[in-house]
Order: sequence, then C-alpha cells, then structure tokens
Amino acid sequence: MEINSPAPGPNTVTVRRNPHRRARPTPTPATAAREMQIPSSIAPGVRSFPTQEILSMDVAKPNPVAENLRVFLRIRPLVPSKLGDKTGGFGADQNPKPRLKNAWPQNPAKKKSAAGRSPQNNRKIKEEVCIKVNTSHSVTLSPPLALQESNRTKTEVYEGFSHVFSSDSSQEEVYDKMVKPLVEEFLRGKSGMLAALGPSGSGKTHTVFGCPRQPGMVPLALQHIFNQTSGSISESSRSFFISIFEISSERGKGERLFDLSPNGGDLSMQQSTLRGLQEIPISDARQAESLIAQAMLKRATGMTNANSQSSRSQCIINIRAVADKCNGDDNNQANDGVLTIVDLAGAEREKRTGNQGARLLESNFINNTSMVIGLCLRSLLEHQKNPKKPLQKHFQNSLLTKYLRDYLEGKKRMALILTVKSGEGDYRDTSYVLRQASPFMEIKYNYVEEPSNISYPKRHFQALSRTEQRKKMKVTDPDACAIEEHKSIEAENALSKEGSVKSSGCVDSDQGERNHRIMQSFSKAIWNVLKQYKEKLKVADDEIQHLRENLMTEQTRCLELEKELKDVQSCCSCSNREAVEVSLSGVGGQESSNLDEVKSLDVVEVSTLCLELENPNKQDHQTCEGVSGSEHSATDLCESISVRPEDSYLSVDVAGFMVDSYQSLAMHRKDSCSSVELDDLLGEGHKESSKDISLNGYCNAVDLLDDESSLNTSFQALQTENLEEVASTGQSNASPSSSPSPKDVSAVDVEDEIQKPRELSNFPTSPKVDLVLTKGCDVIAIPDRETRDSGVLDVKDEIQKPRELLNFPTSPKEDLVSTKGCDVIEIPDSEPGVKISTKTEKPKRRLLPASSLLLRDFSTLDINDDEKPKRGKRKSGAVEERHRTQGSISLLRLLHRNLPS
Ligand SMILES: Nc1ncnc2c1ncn2[C@@H]1O[C@H](COP(=O)(O)OP(=O)(O)OP(=O)(O)O)[C@@H](O)[C@H]1O
Repeated sequence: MEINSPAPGPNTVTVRRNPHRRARPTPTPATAAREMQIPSSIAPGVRSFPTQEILSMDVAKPNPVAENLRVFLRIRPLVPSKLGDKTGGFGADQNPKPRLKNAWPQNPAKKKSAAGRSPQNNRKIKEEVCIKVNTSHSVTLSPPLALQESNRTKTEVYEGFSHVFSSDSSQEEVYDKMVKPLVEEFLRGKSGMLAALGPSGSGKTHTVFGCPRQPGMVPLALQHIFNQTSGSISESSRSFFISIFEISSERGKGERLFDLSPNGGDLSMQQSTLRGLQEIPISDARQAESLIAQAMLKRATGMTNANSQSSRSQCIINIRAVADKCNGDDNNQANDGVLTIVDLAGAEREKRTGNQGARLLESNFINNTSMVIGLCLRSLLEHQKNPKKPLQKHFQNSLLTKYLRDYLEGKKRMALILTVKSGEGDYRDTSYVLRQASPFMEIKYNYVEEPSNISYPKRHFQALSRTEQRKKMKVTDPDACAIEEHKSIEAENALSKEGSVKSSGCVDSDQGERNHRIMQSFSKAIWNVLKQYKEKLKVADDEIQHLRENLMTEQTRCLELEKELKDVQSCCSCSNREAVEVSLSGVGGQESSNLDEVKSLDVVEVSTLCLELENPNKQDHQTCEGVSGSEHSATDLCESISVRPEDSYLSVDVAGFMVDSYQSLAMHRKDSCSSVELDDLLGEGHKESSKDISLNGYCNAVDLLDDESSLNTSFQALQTENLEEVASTGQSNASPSSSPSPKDVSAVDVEDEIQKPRELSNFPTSPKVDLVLTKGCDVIAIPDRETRDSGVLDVKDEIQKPRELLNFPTSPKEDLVSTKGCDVIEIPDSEPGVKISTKTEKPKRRLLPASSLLLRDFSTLDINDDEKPKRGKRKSGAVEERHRTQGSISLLRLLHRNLPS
C-alpha cells in the first residue's frame, strides 16, 4: 500500500527535525577476535594476551546503555466514502460496528458540509492530504494551500520516529514492529506500556482494540502471549491477569475511575495505587478477548462530528504475568511484568467537533489529560537534557498521569503511537500532534529499572488494599469472591517470590553482612559499657563495705571511749572514795596503833597543826585550800563539819576525825605537800601521844559553816565503817576512825540524827569510843549570823543529849573528859561577845556513802571559824586568807585558853 503523501508545493519549506539516529553495529565476537589478533612478531619472552580465554568466557550481555522512547506514527487512511463516513477506507461494510451512541448536539456546519458534499468533492478531499511518508522514520507535513498563503505555514518534515506506519499499514505490521517487542519484554518479566495518542477519530481505538476482522494490538498481544507460553514454556509456569478500567470525566466536575471488568465498579486512587481494581485471571486469548469486548461495551463513548463512536474516557488495560511459585526454573526469566496499553481519548478542537454542553466538558477533560501527559514528558525531556532542571510533578494534575507516573518519569519502558489523519482538513490536528509528540523521541531511558524492583511497592500496596477491600466488600457474587481470593493468593505468592529473589541477591547478602557487622559492633560496644558499669559498681560496693567497716570501728571506738569515760568517771569517784578509804585505813591503822597517842594528843600540837594548816605560805595555803578551798570536796567537808545555824551547840568528838581528815586530804590532793606535813604532824602527834587532846581545839580549827549539810549522814556512814573496821581488827581501843568523828558529831543533830544510826547499826561500843566521844563533847562556836545572835553555846547540856540518845555507855573518863571539854567557846568575830546557842530540833538527814561523804567533808573543810560565806558565794582569796588568819588566831586563842596551865 502506497503512502499517500502530499506533493511538495512550490512554496513549501521542509524542515528536518529529530534526525534519525543510526546506531552503531554491535561488534560480534568473531569481528572482535579478528580485530584483536596479535601479530606473530611478538617477543618470545612475553606472554601472549589471553584473548581466547577472555573470549571463551561466558560474559553476560550488558544492558543497553541508553534507549530512546519509542515513538511510532500511524497515519489513518483517507478512504473516500460515498456516504461521507469517517471510517475512511474501510467503508460501511467494512465497519459494521453500529453506532451505539449518537453524538449530540451535532455540529450543524458539518451536517451542511456533509449534506452538500458531492462525489466530486470527495475525490478532491481524497487528493488533498497533508502528510506524506518520506521514509519509515520520517514524514512530511504540508499545510493546505490556503494556510500556506495566509499564514505562511511551511511544509515540515518530522523524522526520528521509531517507525512510521502509512495509511495502508495493517494491524499485524503495526503489531510486529511496535507491540511485539514490548510483549517479548513482558514475557521476560519486564513491564512496558503502549499509549496511543492522537486527535479524535485518528484510529487510536482501532489500533488498540481493532475489530473482529482486524484485531488490534491487545488481541494480537494476547494471542502472542498465550501462543508463546503454550509453545515454549509450560502453561503452569506463569499466570496472567487482565484488568481494564477507565478514567472519565464526571460531568466536568472531576475524574472518575471505573472498573470495566464484568463485576467492576468505581475505583479510588491513593498516590499511584488503585483500590478496588479487579484482576481477572486469563487462561487463553479467547477468554481475554471476551473480557475486553465486555469492557468495551461498558466504556464511555459518544458521537461527535469527528467520530461517530468517539471514546470519552481514557481506557487502560493491564496484562500481568505472575510466575508460579512451584516452578523452580530460574532461567525462564519468569519475573512478574505488566503490559499496559492505554487508549487515550482523542484531543478535540471545539470548532471541529462542534461539542457543546456535556460533550464540551468531556472535551476539556480529554484535552486536559492529553496536555498533562505532554507536560510530563516534556518535563522529563528537559530534565534529561539539563539535569539542573527539576522534574516537574505534572503527573499530579490528572489521575491518568498519576497512575502512569513511573512511565512518565522514565522509570519504565513505554512506547507511544501517534495516530494522525492524513486529510488536508486534519492538518491542524496532525500538525499539533506532531509538534507536541515528536520531541518525545529524544527521551532516553538511561536508568531503566527492573520491573521487579519497581513494581514491588505498588503491588505490595495493591495486595494489601485488595485484601482490605475484600473484607469490606459485600458478598454478592461467589465467582467474584473466588476471583479475589485467587488474586490475593497470587499476590502473596508474588510477594514471597520477590522476597526470595531479593534475599538471594548479592546486594542483599552484602547488605545483610554489613548489618550483621554493625549489630555485632553495637553489641560489643554495649557489652563494654556494661562491663565498665559492672566494675564501677564493684568499686562502689567495696567503698561502701569499707565505709561500713570504718563506721563500725568508729562506733566501737565511741563505745570504748564512752566506757573509758564511764570508767574514768567511776575511777574518779572511786579514787576519791579509795583515797579517802585508804587514808582512813592508813590512818586508822596508825590511829589504832597509836590510839593512846591520839587520845593524848597534845593541844599544842593540834594547834600547831592548825597553824600549819592555816599558814599563809604557799604550801600551807594549798593545804588549807584542800581543806577549805574552793573545791567542792573541801566545801562539802566544811559544810559537813559545819553546823547549821540552828545547831547552835554541838558536842562532837573531833579528835580522831581531824586526824583522819587531814590525812585523807593529804593523800587525796595531788599537789598538796601537806601530806608530808601531816605525816610529820602526825608523827609529832605520836610523839605527844601522852597528851590529851582537847576537842575544843579541833572544833575551833574546824570551820563551822552556817549552811546545813549532809555531814550528819556522813558521820553515820563513817562511823559505821570505822566501827566495823575496829570490830574486824578486834581492837577494843577506841580509834579516831572507829569513833564518831568530830565532824560527824558536829554535823549530827544531836538529838535526832546521831541516835538513829547508833540504833540501826548497833555499834559496838567500847570505852575508847566513849572516851573519844567524851573528848569530843566540847562546845563549838559556830560563826554564823544566827548563831552569833544566839550567844554562847551551852555545850555541856547539848552534849548530854546525844549521849543519852545514843545510849552510849558512859565512863568516868568520859565524864571527866566531857566535863573537861564542856567549856564555853568564845569565837573571835567581828562582833565579839556574841554567843551562839544550839537548837534542839534538827532536820532529817539522808545516808550517803561514807567515803564520798568523807571526801566531801574533807574537801569542804574550812578553817574559817567566823564570817564564813555561804556556799557558792565565796569571797576573794585575800579575804579568805584574812579570814583564815583570823580563824587560826582564834584557834590559837582557844587552844591556849584550854591548855592546862
Ligand atoms: N487504520 C485504519 N484503517 C481503517 N479504518 C480505520 C483506521 N483507523 C481508524 N479507522 C476507522 O476510523 C474510525 C475512527 O476510528 P477510532 O474510533 O479508532 O478513532 P479514535 O482515534 O479512537 O477516535 P476517538 O478518539 O474519538 O475515540 C473507526 O470507524 C475506525 O474503523
């Protein structure tokens, strides 16, 4: 069939666009071997290049470096029709397809033109063609003469097409050159798409679907697919599914997705994934053709002035091949692939179609979709030419471009077939298509991805969405449910197979190994950190244990210190007590042994002792301080010795007590040197043992305090101890220690206090004790404010009372001594002449340990015999010294007075 190309006019200028690219022939191994033959003159020592070895290696064929977008051009034949039918050369009988829908409203101008067209005019039209095929890859577009004159439109040559199909080209020729390669790629697992573009009535639908007598690309592809599978590969090795849907205008308000399968319905799209699209498994070509025929009946079509059966929607057919899981043959390249064939609605010009109303809205939708497709491809082309230009996202402007995003962005292979009409009146439409689509031939697929890698996410989403939809879908048709179930199973199989393929890849293994190393390093790092923390915890535990041990040690030390403190305190008290006891025992021994001497202690010596005690020199002063100093013991002793003001008169036996007291004081005080002096004194006393001791001297030497003290009880205790000691030693002689001490006697309330211990303790009485007591029955002048007022003490009377109360046995000696001692003592005072009288009523006393009381008695011993301040209100040292001096003077006076002349 000849290609009807218009003859170039005299004023037509041919412009060559998109020159055909001639690919270089691929060198074959034979030619390469011939080219690489090594000359024989090569050096013998040099090893020859292993050409044969390299050539013998089975090297996989490299992928095509770059592949241009294949753009085909098909020219619809101008077949004059007597009836003016637009079917072209097929005639009415050749196109028995009835008009199912009438295009309304029809363009009246077209009606008139059609009505007034005569056979002559038809012949004229037949002659007037605007496009002429130059070669199989180029065409020449010639404008009509009228346009050439008015608009200075020139003839254009379009070349670079993959192939140009003339108006007399058959469906099989088109299929073999255009679709067959796609199908073969599809059968090898690669996806591909074929899209038909062109003005309305240019033969897109005819090319895609054809007619029963002239089947289109889809029937031929199905036949090819099933013939191929049935011939070379087992039918069970793969399965095929077909899905048909359309995108139409929803009354001009939007786009509508509709499933054209028998049980299809409205669809929805999220991102680039359709929801609800049914995939019908097909087992043979006939079945598929039947499904396609049913889908075509459901497709939206309309009658326009350009086409009596114009497609009003974009129709998409998907044929998907799924390899069976059980087939372990990896060499059949049975990867999943999708062959997509798109029959677009033809762009329409309003003037030409004469559409109005709804048809006009449909035209706008159709033209808009065509424009978006063109924009996407143009953006892709510009991006490829200049990578700095970003790839525009025009695909978002229509559902079709969204669905075909991967193809429009150059990620998948596709082919375009441009259908044009060759009539002179179709020049504008043809020219527009060629201008718009011819640049797309420069689009290259440099980075074509394998369909398995690209389609995986989409299929994954599809499977999931389909599963979700199945849950929501009402069970209306068991067959449909069975189909959905089967499709889901197949989808799962596809996913599992894709996963297995992915895991088996080298890249996946490298990635997995890298992840393993990363995780191993991460685990090691965590392990090291944990080990460090463990060590830190161990160190912290050791420190805590050490601190606990230190704490225990400190607590132990604290307890020991407390214990030592208690011991020290107890030792202090015990030492005082022991010191007193030792002194008492020592002195007691001496006294017991020298009882006679004590008894006969000369008053002069006693006075000397007192003088020594009250010597203002340093040592004596210390001693006196020990006796009557500020220490509590001395104060207590003085207090114990002292008698309350109420006790105006005391008659006590002080002789032995004074000796003991001074000895105890000498032993108790560390810094006192009076111990030696006392020893000396005692020695002197011993020497003067033949002399009688007058209690008056002692009593004068004792500083009788005005404060009432516990001397009464101390006396009792001391008396008890001394008596027991005397009893233990078996000595019948009265000793100063065994006898009621003078201080005790002086502190005892003569009537009450002394009697009680006597009765309770049942003291053994002895003549010596009586003697000593008798000796102590002297009158003691108490330098007290009150006692001073009371005047002179009646010692004799007062002494008799305790004797009677104590039931002490009296002896003539005692009476003698007592008589002797019962003198009136005049106390030198600032207020001389004042006499103190004793009182009969005494307060009760409480018992205390003898040693402590003795210590207190000695420590509180005060020689001051007059104007003794109250406890805690001592005067300065000078005043006390002055007082002591006065006391000593008074003591001397008393002693001298009482000395036997
Ligand atoms: N190559 C061809 N050979 C014979 N007849 C053809 C050819 N191309 C198209 N026709 C006839 O032209 C008429 C219109 O064709 P078709 O419907 O395929 O155009 P279209 O491009 O699909 O139009 P629309 O876009 O409006 O659907 C049909 O009746 C068809 O039979």
